[in-house]
Amino acid sequence: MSFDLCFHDALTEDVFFDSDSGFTMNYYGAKLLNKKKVFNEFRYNVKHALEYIKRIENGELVNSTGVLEESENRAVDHFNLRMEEEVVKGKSLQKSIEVYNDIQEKVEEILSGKKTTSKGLKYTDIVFNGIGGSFLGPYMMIVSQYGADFNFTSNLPVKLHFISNTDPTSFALLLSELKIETTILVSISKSGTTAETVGNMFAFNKELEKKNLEIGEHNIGITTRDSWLHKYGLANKYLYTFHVENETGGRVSVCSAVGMVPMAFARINFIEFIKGQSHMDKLTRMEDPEKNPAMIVAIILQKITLESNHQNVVVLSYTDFLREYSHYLQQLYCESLGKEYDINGLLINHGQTVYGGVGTSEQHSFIQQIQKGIHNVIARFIYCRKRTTDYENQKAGTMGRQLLGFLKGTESALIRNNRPFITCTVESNSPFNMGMLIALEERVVAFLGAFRNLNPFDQPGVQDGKLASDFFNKFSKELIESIAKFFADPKAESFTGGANEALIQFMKIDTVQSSDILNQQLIIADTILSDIEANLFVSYPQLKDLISVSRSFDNSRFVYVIHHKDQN
Ligand SMILES: O=P(O)(O)OC[C@H]1O[C@H](O)[C@H](O)[C@@H](O)[C@@H]1O
Repeated sequence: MSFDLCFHDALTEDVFFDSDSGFTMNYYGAKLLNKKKVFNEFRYNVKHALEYIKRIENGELVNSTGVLEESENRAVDHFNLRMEEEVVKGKSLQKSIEVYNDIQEKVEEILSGKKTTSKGLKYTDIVFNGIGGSFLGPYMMIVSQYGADFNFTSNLPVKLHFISNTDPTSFALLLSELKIETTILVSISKSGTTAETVGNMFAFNKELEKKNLEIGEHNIGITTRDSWLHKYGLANKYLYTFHVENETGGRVSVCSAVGMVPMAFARINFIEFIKGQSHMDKLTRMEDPEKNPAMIVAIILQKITLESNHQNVVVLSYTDFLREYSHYLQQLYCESLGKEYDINGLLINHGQTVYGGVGTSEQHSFIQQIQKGIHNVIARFIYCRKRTTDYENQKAGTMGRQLLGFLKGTESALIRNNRPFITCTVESNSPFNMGMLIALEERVVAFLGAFRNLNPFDQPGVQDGKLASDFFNKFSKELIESIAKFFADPKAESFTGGANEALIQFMKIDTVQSSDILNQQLIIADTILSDIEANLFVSYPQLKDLISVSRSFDNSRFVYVIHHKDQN
């Protein structure tokens, strides 16, 4: 296909436009040479996917699979939370706005200084503590409105911070940046038990205790009713605990209290955001696939994935304000579509990888591979049509036009190199348009779940990782206790050996017969011995006054020497 012909077809046919919002989607780069034929091929899929959405929006228990022990058996409510009609009792756009108004009122009392600490101090810092869906949406929204330096640019009466990992170095840095006496930690966890989030909350609360501060007046929780976090918050008199519904999946929870509270603190217009979602949901209920932007994207992704195994989606936003958008979509797509089994329990090992960043920056990294390397990617571009400012630029006239030139140049190069892409253009990065963009992708993912006969609403693999780290934590604690017990005796003999000898010596484990469990225990023992050697004084209060440790590499394995301190 020649370059000109493609553009000619494109501008007459392959464009979706919503005149109410100005949202435009060009899919001339997706090479649907005979669109009518393709849409016709998909007519049963389209029907099935739309019925699936109806079942979801009617509150049916769609989050279930044939693998019974993995099945969550619950309804999925994020579309209902912004639906004008109240199809499922208690869930509608109006109800969500009421919930938000209550949250906003409480948050404004904190921001305005009406609500202070018991010592009469005004709160100065808000730390959002959450991971996965309890982080990505709120963070993306705040960056989308104020940029990455939001504390310098937003002009809010408080500083906003995020912790979303269990990293002691960044935690220390965070503590050094704020005055804990006037800080509120907002712990966001739908389940209320996520190890990273709960661990960070405990660490923060210990710091409060060290300063004799009341835990309650420095904490807010966002979680499901009756979760562990809810009960802990009640017992410790947290300022507030706001609720997420059990039916709201973590990765789509930005339309619930998970997004409401951070947006209220950031004074971002949540109501406009959720109305944007609601508007896109309306567009993506359209039965005619040509009038349904999510169906167009889903059909293109499905067709390209099936026909040429393009399993990767690369998302490039041509505005720095959307730098977190690809991370957000990464969780949405990968957790939803990365599945071992289909809905009937049949092994499929399926997935759709998403990664990306901002254009033009990423044009200087992985775009080379996309243009010239393996044919395994469909590109998704996002562009904001209106600028609020601009600067003169020699090459393109202005800086803004240069950015546009780079987007269009990359599109043309992809066409020349026969690489598929879709471009979505919004008028601006307003909360309404952000809501539209997110809702579009949530619908695409649900349609793809229907096309691919898999449940896009569960995440059993993440559970595997959680269980494995629970095993690691439990066994390593036992090992450390045994080492402490062994060296509690000042006459204890020195230890020399690797993981194998450590299991025999300290855990009395018979290491002769190899097994999966033994292999895991060996890996844990080596990891922990290495960690003790590296961090004895930082992370092992129970060992630091008892032992000294050294490590060497001998015969393809690490060997550790542990002495009692008194025997050095
Ligand atoms: O909100 P939480 O219960 O703490 O969960 C946080 C995250 O945990 C896991 O990674 C789940 O797979 C995600 O979907 C979820 O968003």
